[in-house]
Amino acid sequence: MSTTVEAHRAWILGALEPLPVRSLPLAEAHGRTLAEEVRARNAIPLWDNSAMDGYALRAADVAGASAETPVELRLTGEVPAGSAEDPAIAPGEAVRIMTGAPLPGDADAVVPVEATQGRRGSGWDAGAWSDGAVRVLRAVGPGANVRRRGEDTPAGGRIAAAGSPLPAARLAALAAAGVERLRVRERPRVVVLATGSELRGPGEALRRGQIPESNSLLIAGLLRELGIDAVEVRRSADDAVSLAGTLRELGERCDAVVTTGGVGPGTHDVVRIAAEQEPGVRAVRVAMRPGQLQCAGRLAGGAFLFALPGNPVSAAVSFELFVRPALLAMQGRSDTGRLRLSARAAEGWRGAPGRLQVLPVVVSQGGDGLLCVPAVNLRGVSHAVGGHGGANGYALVEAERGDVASGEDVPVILVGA
Ligand SMILES: Nc1nc2c(c(=O)[nH]1)N[C@H]1C(S)=C(S)[C@@H](COP(=O)(O)OP(=O)(O)OC[C@H]3O[C@@H](n4cnc5c(N)ncnc54)[C@H](O)[C@@H]3O)O[C@H]1N2
Ligand code: MOO
Repeated sequence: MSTTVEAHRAWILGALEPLPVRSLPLAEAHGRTLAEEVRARNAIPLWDNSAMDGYALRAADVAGASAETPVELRLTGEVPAGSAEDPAIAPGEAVRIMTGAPLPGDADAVVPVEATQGRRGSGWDAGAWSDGAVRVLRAVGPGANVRRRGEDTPAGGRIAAAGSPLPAARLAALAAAGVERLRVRERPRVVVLATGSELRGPGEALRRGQIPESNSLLIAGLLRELGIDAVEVRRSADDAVSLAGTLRELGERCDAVVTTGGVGPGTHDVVRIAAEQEPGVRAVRVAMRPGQLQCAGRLAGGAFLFALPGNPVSAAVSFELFVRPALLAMQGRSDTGRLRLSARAAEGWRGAPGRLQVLPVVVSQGGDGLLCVPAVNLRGVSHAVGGHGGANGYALVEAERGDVASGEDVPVILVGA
């Protein structure tokens, strides 16, 4: 059966079940997906406070202040950050205040210390802290250098919707809003299985026909970039009988199995042969290059199988287009795609007529926008594991577009850290 990238991805997403929800303290929720809408418990900021180290005062008192006509105010106290004090400030008075400290109720503005003179012995020093009295050299309006209660986020305001990711910045926002725990989706338990009798581990001697195994590192690393530590990373030889048993066993004790290799039409392509015994799994030819041979679906034991082609670039592209969105969707993520940017091809390349070409590229910042160049030898993209290692993105060339000429704009997605 042949299909398009969109149709195969839609089939996968339609067949997935969301993972269970659990409640976690903020500090343990980094990288997960929110399963609830969260509103601010408290306003940000919590109360009107000073944006500067300086003096809290009544703006009307310094309406006529300038360097030539300084206004002298009597100092009655100090409010450092963390202070609960609310000192009274009568007309003609000011208090020292530090950044983040609550603005006294009688004050309506803050003058930064740089716009004042402090008393030093018998004279006045620009920018020096004063006791007793301060000279203000600049007029400020009401509200100047004051951060208003709730001006960033009001109490009860929405901080994040269900399905949102939880990167560091959002966790910081939730902490600032007084949130302590979150309902999030479980992370999927994923097993990685690299198949192929030719594959050897690190340090193992290679005789003719054998190659260093690289897909398990690739897939485990791509999982980690999604915040998922693979529960197990295995290698197996090409044996259809033992592989069928392995899939049965893994299907019952994890949420997803990602295999590489063995999905072709060859006599030793054992993943396809084993997967044919699984009624929930389907093998398709997808109109993309590389990565056209795809096999995915639910194993009898419950886990979702992603059987990716063995060619290393095909495996990486398949992970990006199908596995990544699926693992995010299992966690309830509302937006599982990547931002598509536009980059100018700094050199042209041959397209893949009739298929979506997903070409590993190096994207860089040019003078007037992004540039991209192929990261791999176009003679053989699917196995170009060496060149792929230098790519930081993929160019997406639509099936009907044909070749890409130097200087043309192409959509790209950025991948990796
Ligand atoms: N008659 C046909 N032959 C092939 C077709 C086809 O349509 N008809 N499709 C080609 C395409 S496209 C792909 S992709 C592969 C399908 O590959 P398999 O999934 O069966 O993968 P293998 O044959 O096991 O390996 C392909 C290639 O990749 C190397 N490999 C595999 N696993 C690893 C690993 N873990 N680390 C490093 N390298 C790995 C393997 O040695 C092979 O060179 O079939 C084409 N043929
Ligand atoms: O399925 Mo292959 O991945 O096009 O190289």
